[in-house]
Amino acid sequence: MALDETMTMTKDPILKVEHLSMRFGGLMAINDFSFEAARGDITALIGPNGAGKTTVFNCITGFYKPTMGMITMKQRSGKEYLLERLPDFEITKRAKVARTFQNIRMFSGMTVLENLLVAQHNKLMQASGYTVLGLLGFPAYRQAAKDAKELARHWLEKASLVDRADDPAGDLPYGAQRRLEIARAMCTEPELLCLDEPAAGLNPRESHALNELLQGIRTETGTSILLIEHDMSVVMEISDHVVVLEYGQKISDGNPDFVKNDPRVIAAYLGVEDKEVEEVIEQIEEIEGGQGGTKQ
Ligand SMILES: Nc1ncnc2c1ncn2[C@@H]1O[C@H](COP(=O)(O)OP(=O)(O)OP(=O)(O)O)[C@@H](O)[C@H]1O
Repeated sequence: MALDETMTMTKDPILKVEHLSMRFGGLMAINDFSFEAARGDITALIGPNGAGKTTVFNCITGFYKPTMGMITMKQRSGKEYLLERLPDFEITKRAKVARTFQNIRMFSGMTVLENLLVAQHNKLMQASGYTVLGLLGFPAYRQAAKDAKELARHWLEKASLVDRADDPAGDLPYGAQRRLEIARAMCTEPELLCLDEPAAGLNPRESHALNELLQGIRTETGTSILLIEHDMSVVMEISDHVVVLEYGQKISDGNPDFVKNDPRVIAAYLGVEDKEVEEVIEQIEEIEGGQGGTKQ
């Protein structure tokens, strides 16, 4: 495994995945996988089809309980949560991890604005004291409802969806639906936003709008982003840190330049057989005069 030691390990990690393993019957989909995502960074998890990326996401967001390993989420306040021990709704609500899915999931019959308000349901229920006080106009609830609308309006603007606020979400073009999903996740005010293939199916213009939205989220809110992505132009343009999985194991970890020049990554993406990897590495190293990093 190649590790870019220039990636500063002194950065404050928001997420630490340690020795994660996930077995499905006879298949070890993830095998002793560890990585850290730094606070405020955009971290990309990449790898060939079937490498285990979505499985890692599902373990982080509580859809799967890992066979082994520890996943620690450290909030800005210093409070730590062991995600593998929390049910998925607590991961969103308490640990403040939000996610989107490979296949867009939203309330397509509801308007765009309603989708953003529904995302804030937890907060509104809490303000109503989980009683009818909300319906009776309890002041705390009225304030929470006002704040929810403001937050929704904020993310409508950021996602360039203001003009479509009253349209059914299902009527939006594909790229706008992707942005709506992200806006909806941001309405839960996460500290860590996990995006499963946000650029899938987007045309170059939509891809550009997505990049701008994600970079805006990072710079304006400081939210850390973890994304799975196949579109290398998106990964290389916006990521601070890239982790590469192959057959459930980490094969490279570093900044985008380091990873894209890592012979093992090149070999994995070219679909070279395992036994040929070392040969390919030697050949590429000869051509490029060797690569930085540490082989383990
Ligand atoms: N619920 C499950 N039951 C059994 N096997 C599973 C399950 N989920 C994933 N797998 C298997 O685990 C391996 C990793 O799958 P995963 O979907 O995590 O890969 P991926 O890197 O996200 O792939 P892709 O890029 O194609 O989405 C695959 O061999 C897959 O068939």
